[in-house]
Amino acid sequence: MARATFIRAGQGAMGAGRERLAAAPDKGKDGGVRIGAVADDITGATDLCLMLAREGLRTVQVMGIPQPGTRLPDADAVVIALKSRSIPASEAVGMSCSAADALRAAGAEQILFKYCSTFDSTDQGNIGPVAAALMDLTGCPLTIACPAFPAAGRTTYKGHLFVGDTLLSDSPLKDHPLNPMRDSNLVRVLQRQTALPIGLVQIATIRRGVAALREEFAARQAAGERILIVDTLSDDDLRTIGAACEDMALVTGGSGIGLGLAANFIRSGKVRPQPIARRMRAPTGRPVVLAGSCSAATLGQIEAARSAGLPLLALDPEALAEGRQTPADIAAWAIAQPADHPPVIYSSAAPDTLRTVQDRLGRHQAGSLIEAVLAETARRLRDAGFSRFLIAGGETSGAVVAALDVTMLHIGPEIAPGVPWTRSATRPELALALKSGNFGGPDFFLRAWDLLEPEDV
Ligand SMILES: Nc1ncnc2c1ncn2[C@@H]1O[C@H](COP(=O)(O)OP(=O)(O)OP(=O)(O)O)[C@@H](O)[C@H]1O
Ligand SMILES: O=C(O)[C@@H](O)C(=O)CO
Repeated sequence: MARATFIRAGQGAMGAGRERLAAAPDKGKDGGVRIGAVADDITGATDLCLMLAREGLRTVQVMGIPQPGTRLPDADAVVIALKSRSIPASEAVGMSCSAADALRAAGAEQILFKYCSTFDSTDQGNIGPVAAALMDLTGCPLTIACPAFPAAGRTTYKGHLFVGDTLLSDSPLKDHPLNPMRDSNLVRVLQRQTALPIGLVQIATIRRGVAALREEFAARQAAGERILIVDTLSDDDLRTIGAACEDMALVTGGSGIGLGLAANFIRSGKVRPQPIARRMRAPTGRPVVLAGSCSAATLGQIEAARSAGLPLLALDPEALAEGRQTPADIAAWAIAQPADHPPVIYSSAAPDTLRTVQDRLGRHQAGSLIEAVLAETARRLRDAGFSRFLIAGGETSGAVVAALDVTMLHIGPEIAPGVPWTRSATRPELALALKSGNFGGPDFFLRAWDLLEPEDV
């Protein structure tokens, strides 16, 4: 199997300061990386890992672009988690291409670019520019954009993205702190991000089956279209789309399409499916919840924790900015709580409060400040013996996991669709649940712990 022995992880625009690795994918042999995924945030990566692991693939999550000389783990699927969703497009392109280079050098047969099931992005990117650069890198003339995750209520119909019964543009995502989604027409959204011609494949074509869909792809390619939004209403649609994409060097989408792609490798016999764990042994130590997501789901989970009597501490962004509330104070508060109740530390705020804070501190400045405070608090808590972390929000998780020096995650049991428990592969061992902002039911902060077993059982 080809192995990564040298990787330059340039951060600039495609081609600038980067050296391409030309290692050809090592197709067809036993073992080796089958699916190599580049995820634009850390909870999205974990979501995808769970999907691939549920389908039976031995899956590992790697944090950030591997250092030169790093050997990627031996697994059926390796998902590299970046924090590239809300950074300048040129930087996201450079990072994503470096990650894809590392995966291809490790033999990955197919590259999957994973972004949010709610297509989180702005007119500047980063989905369009990254997809275009990865198409170039993999020599892929036509790819799909399939954000749908029906199990979590994200579906696409006539090119419009729905969150449950609501159009994306009417959903709480319209008030997202970093990338408010105010247009549900994905053809329009993606076309604003790239010069590549965007097309739409409607549900009727998907339902005609794999062979018909492949013919449609060929016809669209001949007509000059380069990225196709694919309607998706169910897991069966994901399986049809996945099968039709079997030979695509690059696929883009949410975790849902991982289901269809994983099935290809099992059907071909290249992967022998493994069952996913139902429970996970967790290192001894105290639990804590750190929430930086302002999603409706997270706000509901905080209220459920309040009603259940968990100790709660709200962060005050202005006090943080002025140094009146510090990570040392916050960690001291958590340490002083009863050891058998997970304290909940949150910055999460409703849209009106959020807007007031952003007007005063700036949208990205406020976000970065809160992420930094939660990250430093987490580091202090780990040093004080906390070992079970439940973190809400993708950007937040990225900042916290970096501060905890976690570089690789093994995937454990599913807590809710899109959210597994994970265990760090580095010491000290930590149990981490990285929750996408919008995922999980109201009792998530209360029940997630039930899947953990003490180390010495
Ligand atoms: N009270 C607040 N005021 C301003 N910004 C905030 C506040 N609370 C959180 N934020 C910022 O909002 C952003 C939330 O993004 P994050 O990715 O963590 O959550 P999310 O978008 O809901 O989750 P996901 O990306 O998994 O869907 C972070 O940058 C966070 O620091
Ligand atoms: O696809 C999703 O909704 C999540 O995996 C995610 O990316 C949240 O940040």
